[in-house]
Amino acid sequence: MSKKTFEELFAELQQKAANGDPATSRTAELVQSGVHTIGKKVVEEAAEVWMAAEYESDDAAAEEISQLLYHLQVMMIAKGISLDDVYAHL
Ligand SMILES: N=c1c2ncn([C@@H]3O[C@H](COP(=O)(O)OP(=O)(O)OP(=O)(O)O)[C@@H](O)[C@H]3O)c2ncn1[C@@H]1O[C@H](COP(=O)(O)O)[C@@H](O)[C@H]1O
Repeated sequence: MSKKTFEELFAELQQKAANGDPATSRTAELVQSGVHTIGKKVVEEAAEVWMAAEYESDDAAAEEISQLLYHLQVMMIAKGISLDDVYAHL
């Protein structure tokens, strides 16, 4: 299992969005597709978090939560929203 922090993933995804090949990087592909496509993935993953939390194991829920966090970060990058922009509201 790979381990990285929220901040480390965000830095990696910024690099992928800037320099990644959409043919090999899911992040570059999603950012190129745009906010509408990313938004649909955010909603899909949010629903999967809910279903897993209610009906599946904690490990399955954690995996779905990681996928939601990934797609939220991709949305932030597509919109040019920084971690500090979000942290300012926490
Ligand atoms: N953490 C993630 C991550 N979480 C989720 N996903 C993507 O989200 C998908 C999970 O959603 P689904 O189960 O809905 O998959 P799916 O139905 O096949 O997706 P669709 O193509 O149908 O939209 C995975 O198949 C990945 O494509 C991720 N893709 C990449 N990362 C990390 O992001 C970094 C950069 O990745 P690349 O941009 O691909 O190089 C690496 O560290 C990766 O580990």
